[in-house]
Amino acid sequence: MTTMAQVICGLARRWCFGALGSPLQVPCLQALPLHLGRTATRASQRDLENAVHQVKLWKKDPGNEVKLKLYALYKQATEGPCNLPKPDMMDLVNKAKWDAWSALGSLPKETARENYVDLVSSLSAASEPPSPAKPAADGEQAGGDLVVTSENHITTITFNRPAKKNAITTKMYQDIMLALQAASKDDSVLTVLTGNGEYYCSGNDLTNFTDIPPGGPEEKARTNAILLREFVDCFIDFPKPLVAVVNGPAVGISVTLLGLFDLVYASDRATFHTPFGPLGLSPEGCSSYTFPKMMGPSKAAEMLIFGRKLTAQEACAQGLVTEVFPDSTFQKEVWTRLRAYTKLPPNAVRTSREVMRSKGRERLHAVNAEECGALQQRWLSEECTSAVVRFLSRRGKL
Ligand SMILES: CCCCC/C=C/C(=O)SCCNC(=O)CCNC(=O)[C@H](O)C(C)(C)COP(=O)(O)OP(=O)(O)OC[C@H]1O[C@@H](n2cnc3c(N)ncnc32)[C@H](O)[C@@H]1OP(=O)(O)O
Repeated sequence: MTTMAQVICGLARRWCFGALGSPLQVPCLQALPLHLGRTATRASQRDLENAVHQVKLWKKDPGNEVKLKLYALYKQATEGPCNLPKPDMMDLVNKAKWDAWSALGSLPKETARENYVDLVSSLSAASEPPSPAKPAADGEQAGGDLVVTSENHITTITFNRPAKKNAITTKMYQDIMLALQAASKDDSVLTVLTGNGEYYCSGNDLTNFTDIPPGGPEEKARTNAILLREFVDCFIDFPKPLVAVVNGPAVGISVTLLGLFDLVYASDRATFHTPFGPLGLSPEGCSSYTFPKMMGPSKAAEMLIFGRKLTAQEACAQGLVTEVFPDSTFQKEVWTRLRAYTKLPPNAVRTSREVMRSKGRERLHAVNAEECGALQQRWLSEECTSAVVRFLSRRGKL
């Protein structure tokens, strides 16, 4: 019997999106004949199993909402109503799963089974057989704003908003956290962040600031600070080697976070820019600590206070980048190297990393908390508000 944990883990692999993943391995299901076009009005157990198999063939990530719906219906169909204790609110994935399942109340098992099969049937019509995910060309929007693939023991999280230079939306912060949580438990040895298209990432999506809740800007600044702190904490605590494949220019938080990565490979087209001064902001991603440590206080000040943009070669000379590759051979050389690294004994890799990281972790959490506190104030400042308004109005967004 296939458990839902296995199904979800299968989804995570197939859709390349680990948000609802589980630490369990998925043994490949036997090839099952498909009965999705069933004629009977009630779905049988066999129909359910076939639908589960069909889901594993989906190429496109149907999004968290659908995945949660499928999870909930499957649990209801196989176990009945949810009677598990409510997970802690910080346990994002399990809380979302629990909420979805509990919302089905006392829906009968047979109805849940039927709903699951119908939902898969309607969504399958639009999906194609699987093929290895590869970054889409600029302008294409394959797989949503974030694409997560897991292949050859490498989990890759790709910023996929090329038309917006891969700026990070609020939802993307949340999805990246979920993807990291899943990657920490999957069978990958390395976790890679990269960008689709011309840019690696243009940092925080500045339109995030326009969505003011009923509690006003103070409330917005408070929730942003919480989100940012949780987001950066996920990188501090991530248990496996983190690799940035910087395919093009990087801005803001996509640069500051690099101080928490183990390897940063950059194309010679990449640049590294933290325009906090012009934006009326202050550093985040623990860069106020990692950058001076890595490049010395004055070079760090030039970047973080005065917003000097570095070329890839300069960033490499400062220790922010591990190695720079010609853009024409960048992808080939980097991925060949990463695949070779996955052949190393995984436990030795993890142990070495842990002994290198464990000493500084507590300090990083304290730095993260301090930076988020400072930013919460900055976001409410006139300097920051005017800078965001300038950016948005220049682009006709106000
Ligand atoms: C809650 C967590 C908070 C975390 C704190 C994080 C802080 C940071 O990350 S600070 C850094 C924020 N980022 C920026 O300041 C960059 C802003 N963008 C730019 O300066 C430029 O867009 C560019 C240099 C990245 C690219 O310039 P250019 O080649 O001229 O392209 P366009 O400006 O025309 O951009 C195309 C398209 O993309 C939109 N866009 C680009 N970056 C962002 C962004 N960060 N936020 C929102 N939108 C962005 C731009 O508006 C254009 O959109 P359309 O006009 O609709 O085509």
